[in-house]
Amino acid sequence: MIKTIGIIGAGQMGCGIAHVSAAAGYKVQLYDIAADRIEAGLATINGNLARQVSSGKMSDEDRKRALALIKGSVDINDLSQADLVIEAVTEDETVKRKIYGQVCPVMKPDALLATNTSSLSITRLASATDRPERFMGIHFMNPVPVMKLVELVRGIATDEETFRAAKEFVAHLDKTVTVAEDFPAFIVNRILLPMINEAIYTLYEGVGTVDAIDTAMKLGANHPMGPLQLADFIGLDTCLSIMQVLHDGLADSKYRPCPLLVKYVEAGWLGRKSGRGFYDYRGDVPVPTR
Ligand SMILES: CC(=O)CC(=O)SCCNC(=O)CCNC(=O)[C@H](O)C(C)(C)COP(=O)(O)OP(=O)(O)OC[C@H]1O[C@@H](n2cnc3c(N)ncnc32)[C@H](O)[C@@H]1OP(=O)(O)O
Ligand SMILES: NC(=O)C1=CN([C@@H]2O[C@H](COP(=O)(O)OP(=O)(O)OC[C@H]3O[C@@H](n4cnc5c(N)ncnc54)[C@H](OP(=O)(O)O)[C@@H]3O)[C@@H](O)[C@H]2O)C=CC1
Repeated sequence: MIKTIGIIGAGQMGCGIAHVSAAAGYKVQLYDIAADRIEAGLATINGNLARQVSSGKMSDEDRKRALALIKGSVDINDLSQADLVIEAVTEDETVKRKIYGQVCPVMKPDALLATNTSSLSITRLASATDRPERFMGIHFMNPVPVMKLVELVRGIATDEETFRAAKEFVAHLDKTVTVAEDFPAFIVNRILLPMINEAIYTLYEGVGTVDAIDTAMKLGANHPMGPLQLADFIGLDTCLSIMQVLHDGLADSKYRPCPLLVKYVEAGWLGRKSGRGFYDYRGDVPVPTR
């Protein structure tokens, strides 16, 4: 029976997962290496819960109850009571493997471990844990409190009991499950990221400006955000990592990351989270950088 959720990484996804888990009544232990990340993360969660209160989706009592269920920590030993640990650190296989080496000895032997990876092989990540049969992908979408979908991905060793528990957990969050096989970037990102990468090529080749490309896709294809705005929202480092996984994993040149995406990441222009990407967010309104 899952009662306590451990979350590794207090970035945008870790905080979103903490938010929806606590709102559904789970106890949440949110871990990050940096204390300021935890502090900022808890403030973001509170802000997003407050938005749900002001739009009438949640009572203020429930906001307070949810917030009280979340404990932040920079000590990995605090994950020892979790029944399910969800890893949501940077999309980098080396970083994730290192974390599994640290968290597995701390976890209860029968606890489940999941990754929120956007693209990496679940089977390969599982091999860096002491519990491949109790390891799988639980892939939330951003922003977690709003998006209804969660992709579930089994590795070669994931057992049925783990899959069933993950499905029940997601249903309890009032989200819809889709099952994807363990192929690079699964379903959503296999389709979405090449579209975003193509939008960046469209910018790189001078076919349109940032504003023209985003307006075209918002008004011409009814997308809620333009592809460059969405890239900034996801994080350009994450977008690049996903394209690299697609390119390496499927060995097809159609997945070649756009050199302009590489350049933005090399500049540290990672999108909304770093204050600048295809838009500059440092003023009152976002301003296109091209
Ligand atoms: C990379 C991966 O591995 C996979 C992925 O996640 S790919 C990315 C998938 N996500 C998308 O494609 C998102 C596309 N964008 C959208 O759907 C919409 O623009 C959006 C839902 C994000 C915002 O919608 P909007 O109508 O412009 O904004 P707005 O009216 O201000 O907000 C609608 C609701 O979203 C919530 N919201 C908006 N941004 C939010 C955020 N960053 N965090 C939490 N909640 C947020 C608001 O609280 C609001 O709910 P309330 O009415 O209860 O307050
Ligand atoms: N962004 C998106 O739209 C989506 C992302 N994902 C996936 O979710 C995961 C997280 O992405 P996202 O939240 O956007 O990324 P962020 O960059 O917002 O957050 C990552 C967090 O992990 C922390 N971190 C890095 N290394 C460690 C470590 N060794 N121990 C503990 N914490 C660590 C980072 O801290 P610091 O900054 O100090 O390094 C940061 O707080 C990735 O796997 C990504 O692919 C899945 C769905 C959607």
